[in-house]
Amino acid sequence: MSHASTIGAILDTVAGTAPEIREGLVGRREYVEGENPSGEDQLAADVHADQLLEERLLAIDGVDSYASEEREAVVESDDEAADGSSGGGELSVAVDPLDGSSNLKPNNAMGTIVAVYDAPLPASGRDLVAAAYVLLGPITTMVAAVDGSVTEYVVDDGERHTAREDVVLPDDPTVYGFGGRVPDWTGEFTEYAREVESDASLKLRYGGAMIGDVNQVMTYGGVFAYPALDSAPEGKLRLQFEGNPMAYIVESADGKSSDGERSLLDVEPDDLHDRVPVHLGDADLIDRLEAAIGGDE
Ligand SMILES: O=P(O)(O)OC[C@H]1O[C@](O)(COP(=O)(O)O)[C@@H](O)[C@@H]1O
Ligand SMILES: [Mg+2]
Ligand SMILES: [Mg+2]
Repeated sequence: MSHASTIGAILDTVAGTAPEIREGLVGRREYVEGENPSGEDQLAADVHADQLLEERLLAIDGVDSYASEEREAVVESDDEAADGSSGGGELSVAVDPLDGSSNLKPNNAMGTIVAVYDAPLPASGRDLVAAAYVLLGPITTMVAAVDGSVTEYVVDDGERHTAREDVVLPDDPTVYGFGGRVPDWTGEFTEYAREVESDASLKLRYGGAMIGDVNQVMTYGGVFAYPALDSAPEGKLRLQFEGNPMAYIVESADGKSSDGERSLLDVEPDDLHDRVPVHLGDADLIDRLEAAIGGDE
């Protein structure tokens, strides 16, 4: 199977699973026992979405491994495990089954992120060949980056229908959203945030689910950050499942990403569950961010 057809099958599968993930949220708003590998409580909905996506994505020819925020180790496809050899040229998927799942109790937006790497996991962002997110808002949309171009789809009955092609960030940014407790921000980031807040053309849009907050930036232009914190120098978000795929999408839409010094796609991973400070959005706003905090975090 060519990479293009495997990527198409992955996007179809993620879109096709979205209605079941959405319907499965009802009745799965409580925490289960145990924690995910990042030490966070898991909702029954996180576990359910992970199980559905693992089964469906590993069944695709051309996908030889699956990893997720909700499980410790990479899972190999049966074909791969049976002969013990690498299929060669096959793809790895890394998934955040539900991003923003703490929004489930208050019934706010959340969704799924998928990263497709042409390398074993953990992989560099430079090995990404596609990335996408499904946003479970009032309607279901999917934004996918493949071959340097970004498409927004409306997902209806599990089918993706093109809504906007060649999506690029608007020239005149209007929104910003920054995560983490404000007193826990570094001095440099606080200074940058104050500068952004005082820009009369920018207003706060923050909902507590990265994909919802980044989708505001993709739609209206602006900047999203979950920065390094005094108490957590690597921030909160995970490089393989969250930082890299969102950076790939935003950069494909002519925006920029940064860990504070460099593109997120240039951050070398050590561990599958590594965290990284995430800053995404309008190129000029990310340049200003790097000028404000670069090298000092
Ligand atoms: O609620 P907090 O701690 O500010 O964190 C918000 C951030 O955490 C996340 O919910 C982390 O993702 P998960 O829900 O996949 O763990 C992001 O979507 C969001 O940007
Ligand atoms: Mg997440
Ligand atoms: Mg998650």
